[in-house]
Amino acid sequence: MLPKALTIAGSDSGGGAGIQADLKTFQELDTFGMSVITAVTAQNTEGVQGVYPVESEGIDQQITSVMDDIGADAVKTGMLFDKEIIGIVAEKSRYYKWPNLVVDPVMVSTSGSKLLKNEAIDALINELIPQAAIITPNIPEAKELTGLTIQTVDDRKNTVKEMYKMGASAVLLKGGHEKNKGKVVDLFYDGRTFHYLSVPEINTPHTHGTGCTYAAAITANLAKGLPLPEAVRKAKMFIHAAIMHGFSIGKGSGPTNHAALRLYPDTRVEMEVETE
Ligand SMILES: Nc1ncnc2c1ncn2[C@@H]1O[C@H](COP(=O)(O)OP(=O)(O)O)[C@@H](O)[C@H]1O
Ligand SMILES: Cc1ncc(COP(=O)(O)OP(=O)(O)O)c(N)n1
Repeated sequence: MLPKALTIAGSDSGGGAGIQADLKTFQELDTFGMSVITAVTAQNTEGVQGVYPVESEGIDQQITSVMDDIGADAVKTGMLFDKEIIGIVAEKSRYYKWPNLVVDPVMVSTSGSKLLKNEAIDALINELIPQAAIITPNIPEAKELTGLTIQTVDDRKNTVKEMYKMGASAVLLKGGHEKNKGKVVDLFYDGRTFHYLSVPEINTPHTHGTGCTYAAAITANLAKGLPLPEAVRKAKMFIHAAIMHGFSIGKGSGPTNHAALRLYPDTRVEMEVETE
């Protein structure tokens, strides 16, 4: 039987991010993907043209329908949009005792559209993050969550420590928004050790959906029973290959290639991992 992975997120009609990216990633990583849709976005490679939240009862019922019948080995959250939706998901997480909860604190799309209301950030911090096995903020999201500035390596370390105190078992600070000297560095912290995952920067505009795909790959790896650091390391290989083979569709920022490791098995990912 396949391990079961559930995503609770927004739909991206353009297919590069959100629910669509998550399900493609689950499939590529040999897990059975299921979905709870929190909002429908009208979206393409150029940006988000509309956001249409699903009513609370519909979200509540989708989770109940999946969990009471099928269950999940790991659960990921993406776009949650408002505090009411966060409240429902947090309550369900407590009720079903999700052990492998991956919280991607999606706030704003790279194209600049708000995917989480400002007043919902406190609910994310107080209700959902404390239940997470891992949270996966990018740098702007980490600044919003902590109020800290992030410029130096020490700032990154302080920021992950601050986020760790919010109660998740681990924190992954993604570095895609602050590349440095041709390198992109993600910082993973589990309360004891800092792991720096460093890769060469890929010069491409086709990075739509990177955050969703990365968090979905971590979720699939956790569903398969991998320990957290290994789930993250393998997910990083997956997302890096997906960006390397990202492609141009539409007029804007194209999607990553979820099938990259299958279609191009010789892809070499040059990743350095340092621990401290
Ligand atoms: N140009 C790039 N080259 C290599 N890796 C990248 C690039 N852009 C983003 N990444 C990686 O993609 C993942 C998602 O990054 P990031 O852009 O920080 O988050 P988000 O997509 O949530 O905004 C991270 O592992 C980051 O290091
Ligand atoms: C429906 C939906 N959810 C999340 C995102 C954000 O995707 P992400 O992978 O964090 O980054 P960008 O695609 O915005 O670069 C989204 N756009 N839509």
